[in-house]
Amino acid sequence: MPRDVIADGLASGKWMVHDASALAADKVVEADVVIVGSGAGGGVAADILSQSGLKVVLLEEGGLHYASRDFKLLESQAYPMLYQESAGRQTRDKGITILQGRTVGGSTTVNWTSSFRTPPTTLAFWQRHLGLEGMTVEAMSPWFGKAERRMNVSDWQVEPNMNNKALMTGADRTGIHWAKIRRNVKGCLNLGYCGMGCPSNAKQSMLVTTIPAALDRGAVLYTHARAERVLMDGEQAVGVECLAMDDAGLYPNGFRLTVRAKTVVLAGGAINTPALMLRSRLPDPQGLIGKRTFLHPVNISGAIMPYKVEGWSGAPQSIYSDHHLDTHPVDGPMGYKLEVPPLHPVLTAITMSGFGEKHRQVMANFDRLQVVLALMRDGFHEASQGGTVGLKADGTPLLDYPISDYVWQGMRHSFLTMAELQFAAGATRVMPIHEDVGADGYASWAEAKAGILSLPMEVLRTKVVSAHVMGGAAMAARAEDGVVNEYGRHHQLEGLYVMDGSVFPTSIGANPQLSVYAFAARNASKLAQTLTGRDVAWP
Ligand SMILES: Cc1cc2nc3c(=O)[nH]c(=O)nc-3n(C[C@H](O)[C@H](O)[C@H](O)COP(=O)(O)OP(=O)(O)OC[C@H]3O[C@@H](n4cnc5c(N)ncnc54)[C@H](O)[C@@H]3O)c2cc1C
Repeated sequence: MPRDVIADGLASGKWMVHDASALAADKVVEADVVIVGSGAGGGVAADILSQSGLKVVLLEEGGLHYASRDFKLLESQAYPMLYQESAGRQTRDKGITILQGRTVGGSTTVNWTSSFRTPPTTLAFWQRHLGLEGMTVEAMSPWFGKAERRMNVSDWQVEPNMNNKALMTGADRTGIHWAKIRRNVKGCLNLGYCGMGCPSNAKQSMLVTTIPAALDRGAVLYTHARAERVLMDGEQAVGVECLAMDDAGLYPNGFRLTVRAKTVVLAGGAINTPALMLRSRLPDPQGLIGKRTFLHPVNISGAIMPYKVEGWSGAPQSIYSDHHLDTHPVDGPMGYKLEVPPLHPVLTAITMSGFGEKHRQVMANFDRLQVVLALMRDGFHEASQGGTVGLKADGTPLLDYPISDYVWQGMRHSFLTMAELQFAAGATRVMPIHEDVGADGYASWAEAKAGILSLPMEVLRTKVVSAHVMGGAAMAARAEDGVVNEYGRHHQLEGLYVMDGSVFPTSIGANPQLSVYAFAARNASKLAQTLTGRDVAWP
């Protein structure tokens, strides 16, 4: 078993990790740089800025959990402990359920390890429409390469599990191309429980890579510290004020932690970073904060196979198909990526449609259930403007994401693709996850085709989920078009930077973690150079 870097680091007595839930009085601390959020963006920024010799304070609203000791492969434990809103975050109309991490390491602690570079078509769109001319494939390649080395992104040599294999077989038999997914793991035991926190420290999340490295260099981490607002002095950011949370991370414990720093990096993830900006009443002359938040909205197709699938076991995602991205121009009819999800009983049960007898019948076949996902590439077409982050009465975020007809048409198209593919892979029944589809689903491709073409594609009837949240504080060359510039620097406020998934001006069109790592690395390196006058050799 690999060593537990977090447990060892804490036991060394050298790390400065403080649990704000234990505060019994308000506290003020000083730093060169304060970073809000310890996920993909915050972890990479902390690694690079601490390496450049700056005094870094990292704030995380979730808790710190050791990997191999505390992750018990239990959904009942993982969702409340490791996810925003106990994995039940939803859009305003409750039409989309959103998974995001809320723990040290952020979503990287619970993600499924699929690693893709930002597609060239996405970079080209940003160059064309947002004036981000430096974002060519050639200019970005070194940053992807660095992030891949740091997070050990590599080919996955192990046989795909049966869930992924069905996607591969179905794609072959229906004549669409597929490929293998690269993963950021080292010594992976192929268990299939990535979403509950890796129990063997094999996943190269921020929890075991950048955050321990930053702590070794003297960075300070406060857990259970929810950044409430950015502090400003005129047009200069001067720090962050946090609410100390209780040890479940649910309610403020009554005390405040203030970090005074001339440089503030926001990395709370899309939805939460724009919400913090709104709470802080940051300058926003064009009213862009929170707008154009993207989700890769996902619709789902279940199938009953004549063999055991056991989708809870093995690397969750190892095969994908980009056929319906590559054959759709970015601003043409909605394109989508095909993947499969890990299948665990609680998440599966709450995702399947129906209740009572219908639901019981679906779950009775759990071990033979195969599931394909279609991820819509939102944000490229004028009929796909994404959602808007607002604030609830208590100041916490709420995303309004109306699903346009254009997006619904992409979902209907993908229901057809997934059903055809699943029958081709041997399914005896296919069930698009939709309230109007009966417990038996469809028994043949011909029946499925007729049924899907007449399904009402409507919110709360079609199940829609997401684990990819992007945008809401978009980068653009001109202040008129974006919240931050191409290096994540706020267009109006001095000293304020955004380095997380919220800077993306459209969705990525691929699983976003590697894009977040690469852009955060590029931007944090630039910031380190600006603040210290020296280049950082990272990784
Ligand atoms: C279940 C799941 C599976 C996924 N699988 C994949 C995958 O296989 N491949 C892939 O590429 N992507 C995957 N993703 C998405 C990927 O992990 C995210 O896109 C990426 O981590 C986003 O990085 P980020 O820095 O924007 O935010 P996050 O990594 O989410 O980090 C944000 C952090 O900030 C903290 N925070 C938020 N607000 C505050 C505040 N006010 N004060 C203090 N702290 C705050 C949060 O608690 C969190 O820890 C998955 C996500 C999930 C949830």
